[in-house]
Amino acid sequence: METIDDKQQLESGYIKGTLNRMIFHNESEHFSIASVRIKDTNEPIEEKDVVIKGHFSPLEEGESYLFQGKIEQHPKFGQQYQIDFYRRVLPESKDGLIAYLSSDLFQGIGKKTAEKIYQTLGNQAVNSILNDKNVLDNVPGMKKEQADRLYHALKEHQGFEHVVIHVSQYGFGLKMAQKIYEVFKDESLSILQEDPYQLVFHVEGFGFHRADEVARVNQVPFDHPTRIRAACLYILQQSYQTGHVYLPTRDVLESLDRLLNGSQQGITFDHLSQQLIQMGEEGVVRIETDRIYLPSLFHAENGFCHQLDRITAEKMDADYTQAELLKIIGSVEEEESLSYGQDQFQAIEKSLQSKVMILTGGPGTGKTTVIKGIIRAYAELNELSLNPDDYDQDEPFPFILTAPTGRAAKRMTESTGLPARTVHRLLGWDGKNSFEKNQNNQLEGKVLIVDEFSMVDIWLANQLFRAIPKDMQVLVVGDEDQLPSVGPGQVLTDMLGSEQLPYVQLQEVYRQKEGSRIIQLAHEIKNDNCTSQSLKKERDFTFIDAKEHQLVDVVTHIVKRAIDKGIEPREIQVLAPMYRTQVGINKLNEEIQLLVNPPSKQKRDIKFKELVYRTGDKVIQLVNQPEDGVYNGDIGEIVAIFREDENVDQVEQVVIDFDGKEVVYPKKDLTNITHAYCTSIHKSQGSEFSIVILPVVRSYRRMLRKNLLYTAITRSKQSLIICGDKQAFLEGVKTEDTNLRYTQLKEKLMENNATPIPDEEEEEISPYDFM
Ligand SMILES: Nc1ncnc2c1ncn2[C@@H]1O[C@H](COP(=O)(O)OP(=O)(O)OP(=O)(O)O)[C@@H](O)[C@H]1O
Repeated sequence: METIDDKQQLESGYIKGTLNRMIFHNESEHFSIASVRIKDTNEPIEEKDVVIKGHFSPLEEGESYLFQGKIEQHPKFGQQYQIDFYRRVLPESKDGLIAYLSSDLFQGIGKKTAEKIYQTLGNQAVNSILNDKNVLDNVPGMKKEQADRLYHALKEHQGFEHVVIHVSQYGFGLKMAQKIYEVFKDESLSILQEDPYQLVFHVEGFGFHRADEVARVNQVPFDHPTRIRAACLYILQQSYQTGHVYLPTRDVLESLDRLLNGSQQGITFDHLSQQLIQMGEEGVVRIETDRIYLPSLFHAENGFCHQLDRITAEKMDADYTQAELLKIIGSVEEEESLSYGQDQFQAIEKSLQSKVMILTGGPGTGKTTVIKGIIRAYAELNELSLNPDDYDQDEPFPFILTAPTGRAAKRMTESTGLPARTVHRLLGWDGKNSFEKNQNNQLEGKVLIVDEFSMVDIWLANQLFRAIPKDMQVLVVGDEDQLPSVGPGQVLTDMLGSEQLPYVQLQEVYRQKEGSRIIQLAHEIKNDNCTSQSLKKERDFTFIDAKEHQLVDVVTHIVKRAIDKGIEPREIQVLAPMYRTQVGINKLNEEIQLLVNPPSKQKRDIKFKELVYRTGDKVIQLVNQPEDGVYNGDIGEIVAIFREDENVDQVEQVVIDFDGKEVVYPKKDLTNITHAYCTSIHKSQGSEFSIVILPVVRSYRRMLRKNLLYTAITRSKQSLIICGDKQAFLEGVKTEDTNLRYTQLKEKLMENNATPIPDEEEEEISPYDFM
């Protein structure tokens, strides 16, 4: 009873056999290992039994299956079969089929009925029923109820395998088949055939273009409503990845037209608009005048305005007199042995009197000094101890210090001597879609200080502010000249632009007095007066002229020299704006690795995709992994590599040390990291390094912008080396970032007219629904 599918399968390598036993199954990864007794194979396997492994659900012992894949040699366990397709082998003879249908698997079907089914539907009976249950109407004497029960039992029994067979026609692997089946079960195939666009909404990793391909095969009409919806979702998702919170209706319609209407097909603007309106009515998107939002972003933007309103509407508990403030700030100055500048003094004073205040300033203007001053002054005014050990669960420590990245939080701890955490950790993010802290379970404490706020996107801002109790004082600290957040919005810029909240901009540079060219250069860039004079060599700054073809050599040699001088590799950071050019991040990483951590007999390595990871390599985390306490942008070092036969999980593993915390990565999770000898400037936000090496050449021109270069150079603490083309640098720092972000936050704050969000609705939308 071979089907066309079988013939196709059998042209390549296959094993037919009976399952002896399941050896291992990992639920979340859909990964299994099993032992199979071979009945028939065209593979060069001598043994009677073979171990198979791959992405499949637990199979039934004693049942027959067809597997397709390839032989692999495991260093410890020997020969194994890595499968990329399998299906149950249906009984192949009349007797086998009758025995199968009349078995205990199918209640209410006796031998006689099974025979009738065979007589009516032939040896393709099972496939025919699964394709269309109405064929059972032709079986004489078959009752409707009986037919229904048989159909459902068969589906349950065969469903997944049936889906796998058909899904493989579209070129998807087992893992995608499993994901589709998990969501749609029995309906998987009919949905793929009739409305594959639904997968875009419900199956992670299934994009619009893939759905379009499946739809073309199945001749789904080009103006199918779900196609328009999926395209709209796709366009909005693409837009938030470039920082937009919403898109103007016209932009959405034009993008839809481009995406859906290829060269000839004609879905009219009118039809598209009708669909958009309907999506708005159903809440699939949110429409606000001429703006179209993903629901989660709509909730975040409006929700954040309401949260700010809620917190600022509450009157302050304490009302300090001017004399009291003067006295206390004066005594803090004495304790700290410094005299605050006028704007610093004002910042401390204003912050103590405000529910929410914004403090901004470039490097070395004293933001950290002011934070420390506020904490001390607040503690003295309220007679609070600054020793966290004096507090417990009933009376928690009154100061909450937080920042969006692990490194920035660590710096806060170092500079204040007080505990600080990342915002995600503070809010108890579960790594998927929920936060332990929210409006029903708010933060406990009296003063919240959030540093590096320019990096906070609108989702996280809303989530954080929901968790702030109304009587807490909030200080938002950031540098508005840095790059905006990677995620959607420009919350700090919009809050400042609205002029609705008290803020102090620190102008005077203090660190400059210690003779820092880096800080001066930063301020010259900020104030648009950077010239070739600004690039003259000084103690902490060098510009090395280098042509494009010399650049990789020059950069690697500077790194090598620094290491030879005894500087820790993790304190030397090369920053570049692009990945894939001849002088891009990938190439620089490759060359620097070769120079500072070359292959050696003493060091193990592991190949993953195009990269080789080696013990001693400096690596960067690319995603948040809260279950292990590592976050996007954290930098670590590979301290060990284990082979499959050296650990209980029997997979290759890499151990990475992040500032004393060791995290184990099974090989497949190496997608979460990359080399970090050179990182992107975007990824370096929130971090500082002793030495920054910044290549700047003409071929980066598309990326060279004032805020990008400003962010890069302000990452260096002791020494900055720029190499490349002076003219490209000077042009770059004069080029404003014109990549406008669509956000309505500033206007909503100014006009105080954010759309109300019912509490229960807000609960339903996870900020990470669409990430
Ligand atoms: N009023 C002051 N008098 C003397 N020194 C000061 C004063 N304010 C700040 N400084 C010193 O200037 C240096 C920079 O200050 P601080 O670290 O607070 O700035 P920052 O804005 O946080 O800088 P960055 O953003 O670069 O970390 C520190 O060494 C600090 O002690």
